[in-house]
Amino acid sequence: MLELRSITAGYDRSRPVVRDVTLRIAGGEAVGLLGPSGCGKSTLARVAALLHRPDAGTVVLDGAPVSGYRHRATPAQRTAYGVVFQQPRLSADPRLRLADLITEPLRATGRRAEIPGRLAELAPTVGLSGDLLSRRPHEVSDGQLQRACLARALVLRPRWLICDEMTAMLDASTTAALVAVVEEYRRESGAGLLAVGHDRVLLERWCDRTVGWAELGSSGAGG
Ligand SMILES: Nc1ncnc2c1ncn2[C@@H]1O[C@H](COP(=O)(O)OP(=O)(O)OP(=O)(O)O)[C@@H](O)[C@H]1O
Repeated sequence: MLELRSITAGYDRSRPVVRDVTLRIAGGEAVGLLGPSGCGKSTLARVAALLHRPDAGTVVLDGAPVSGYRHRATPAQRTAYGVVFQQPRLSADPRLRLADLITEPLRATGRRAEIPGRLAELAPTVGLSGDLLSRRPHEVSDGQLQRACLARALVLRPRWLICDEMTAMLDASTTAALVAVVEEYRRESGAGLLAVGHDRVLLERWCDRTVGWAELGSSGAGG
């Protein structure tokens, strides 16, 4: 279970963008979070992924309250998550070849021995051929880079996936391919999912349950 309990968060304590929001996702469940641009969905997703410390409230991850965020999160809690953001170019180190980008979490956690095996499994899963794996981000399309970012999110076999507008910049066929990769991973691993977006049709087709921002108990006016 991933529980967000009474979360208040933002960038200025006097004007929180997320106000007293509670959301529970059962193990293995896929929840879609819908809302208009700027309401605070990404901020909440970052709190859920332990990337942003809330001003108030608690994240409880598989029964354990989270006490630290970002680099202060415990390694076990940090690696429980795979996160994919909207803009792959902002979340990919431009110096890294795609193969190194995908396997970077294995290097960061001292699991170098797993690199060849995981790369050989994941590259075809996300539809990246050998030639693309040796290119750097500026040599591939947004869709190809997002495929690599999804592979990176899966490389440590996370129990939770946070997809923040993962497909917003992609065409319909790449969107369908990446959603299928996430769903296949969830079927095989039992991972839970929080998928943030503003495309109701996509989220309702993708997720077990879709919640609207207004239902979360946040005034969420974005300022
Ligand atoms: N790093 C930041 N510093 C200051 N304000 C920010 C920062 N990131 C987001 N905001 C502000 O917080 C509010 C909520 O932003 P957030 O990105 O969480 O919304 P969102 O619902 O995900 O929007 P979108 O769908 O456009 O991504 C917005 O008013 C935004 O301008």
